[in-house]
Amino acid sequence: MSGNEKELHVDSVEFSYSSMRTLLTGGYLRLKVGDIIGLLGRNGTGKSTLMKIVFGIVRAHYAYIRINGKKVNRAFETKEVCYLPQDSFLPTSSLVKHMIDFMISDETFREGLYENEVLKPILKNKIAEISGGELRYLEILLLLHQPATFILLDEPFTGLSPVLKEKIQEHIVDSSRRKGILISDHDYMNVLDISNQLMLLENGGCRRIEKKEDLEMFYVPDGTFDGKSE
Ligand SMILES: Nc1ncnc2c1ncn2[C@@H]1O[C@H](COP(=O)(O)OP(=O)(O)OP(=O)(O)O)[C@@H](O)[C@H]1O
Repeated sequence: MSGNEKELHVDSVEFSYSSMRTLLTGGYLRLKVGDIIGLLGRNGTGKSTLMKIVFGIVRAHYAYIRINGKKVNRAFETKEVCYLPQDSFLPTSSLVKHMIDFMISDETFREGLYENEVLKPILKNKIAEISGGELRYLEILLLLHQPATFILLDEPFTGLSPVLKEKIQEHIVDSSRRKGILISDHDYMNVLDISNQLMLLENGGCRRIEKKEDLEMFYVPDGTFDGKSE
């Protein structure tokens, strides 16, 4: 199967945490190479939970998940999907360089990260010693350089300065030539800047948003995009 035909298809996701009302009732998603899908929704609507279900670390009561046409139960086992959780996942006592060596098997990518202008000065630092923004930047680059085709990014821009935010946006757009990327972020403008599709999670289901102005009907205050259409 060529890269461009690969697809992550998620449908009919039903889920509730034991203590609460039904959270997801029919979550839906279709992610292909070239897609950058912005997943928006109010706090607590279940965006992180949906990503965890898709990745396979939270088990849904029901979920139809297919990767490249094959039904899967735990997507992470296929190595076709990577997931950036909201909280840091790197061991704090490891050196930045060791993490690059451990996670990146492609030599060209590894050399590229050694020479990266943000990472080069901190290669010999421990993860515990770098700033929150540098850590987020490192984690995202490590994931974008994985061979997996589908990348799920939960709050990638948290803690990033405007400069690092812009660099990450460029890396995401560049990676989308070879990958399909799903992004959720509280600052929807960061997501709108680079997404080529938008999904809104509300009332347990995913609503496709055709153009950002339609978000004013469901998600952002009226007039948010007045005078801002390109
Ligand atoms: N492990 C858990 N056990 C019980 N309830 C949980 C658990 N994780 C999340 N929840 C609840 O499920 C709901 C959805 O949480 P989730 O983090 O998926 O939402 P979200 O849309 O990503 O929110 P936010 O935008 O605030 O990050 C929230 O009400 C949250 O409190």
